[in-house]
Amino acid sequence: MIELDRITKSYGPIEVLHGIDARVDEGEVFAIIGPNGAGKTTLFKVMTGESLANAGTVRFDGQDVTRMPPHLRIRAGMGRTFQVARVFNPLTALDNVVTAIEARKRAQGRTDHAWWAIRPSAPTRDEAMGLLEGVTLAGKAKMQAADLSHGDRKRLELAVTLAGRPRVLMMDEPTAGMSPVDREQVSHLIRRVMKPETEGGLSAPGQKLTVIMTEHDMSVIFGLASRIMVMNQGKRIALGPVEDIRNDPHVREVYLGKEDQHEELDA
Ligand SMILES: Nc1ncnc2c1ncn2[C@@H]1O[C@H](COP(=O)(O)OP(=O)(O)OP(=O)(O)O)[C@@H](O)[C@H]1O
Repeated sequence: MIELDRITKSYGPIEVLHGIDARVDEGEVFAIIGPNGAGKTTLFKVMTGESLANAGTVRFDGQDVTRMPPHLRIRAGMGRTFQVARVFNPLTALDNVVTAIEARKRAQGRTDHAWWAIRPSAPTRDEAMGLLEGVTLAGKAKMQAADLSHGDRKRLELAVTLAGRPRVLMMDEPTAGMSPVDREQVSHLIRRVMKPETEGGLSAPGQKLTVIMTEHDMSVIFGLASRIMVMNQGKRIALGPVEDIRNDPHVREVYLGKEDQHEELDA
C-alpha cells in the first residue's frame, strides 16, 4: 500500500533521515516508534507530502507520489490526523463532518448539495451523523468544535478524516496529551475503524483500511500494531512483528535504554 524507498531528508546542512526503506501492506496497523528526535514526524511528513524528501521515493498503491502535494495525496486516499487536532473551530461538530463529506463528493464530481443551500442533503446528514455516532460524538453534534474537549476534538478529527473515505489512515500520535481512559477509548476506536460496517466497525463495505501511526505510548502500540518500525537518529534500526520488536536486543539497548520503558516492553 505504501512503499518508502531510500528516503533521505535534510534540514539545511543536517541530514535527519538517512535512507529509510519500508513497505506497509494493505490492512495492517503499522507503527513507527523511536526516541525523541529519531525522525518519526519528519518521515510522516514525507509520507503526507507536507515535507519533500531530498532523495528517495514514496509510492502509494504503486503510484509514485514523492512530489505530489498533500491535498492530492488526500484525494488519492491518504487521510491523516495531527498531533493537535485540526478541525474548523467556528463550525459545529456536525458541520465539520458534513463539510468533509461534501468535499469528498465534490472531488468525485457527484455532490448532491447545491453551493447556495443552507442545509446539507439528507444522505449527507445521515452519513455525518453515522460517523459522529461511530466516534461517540452524536450527542455533541450541535456543539461548536471550539468548545469540545481535547479528546473530543481528536475524535471529531477522526470522523472528519474518515468522511474522506481514506484507504490509508495516517495518525501522528493519536493519543498525545490524553488521559489513560481517553487513550484506551482511542485504541478501541482505531480497532473499530479497521473493522467493516457489517461487523460493527467503521470501514466502508469492501474497504480494507491501512493505518500508519507514530506513538509514544507502548501499551497503545502493543495493543494495536501488526508490525513496528523502530527509528533512531534518522535510521531504521528494526522492523517486524510486535513480538520480534519486544525481544530485539538492539531495540532494547538503543531505543529502550531506560528501565521504565523496559518494564513497558515486558508488561
Ligand atoms: N523544521 C525543522 N528544521 C530543522 N530541524 C528540524 C526540523 N524539524 C525537525 N528537525 C530536526 O530533525 C530531527 C528529527 O525530528 P523529528 O521531529 O522528525 O523527530 P521525532 O522522532 O518525530 O521526535 P518526537 O518524538 O520528539 O516528535 C530532530 O533532530 C529535529 O530537531
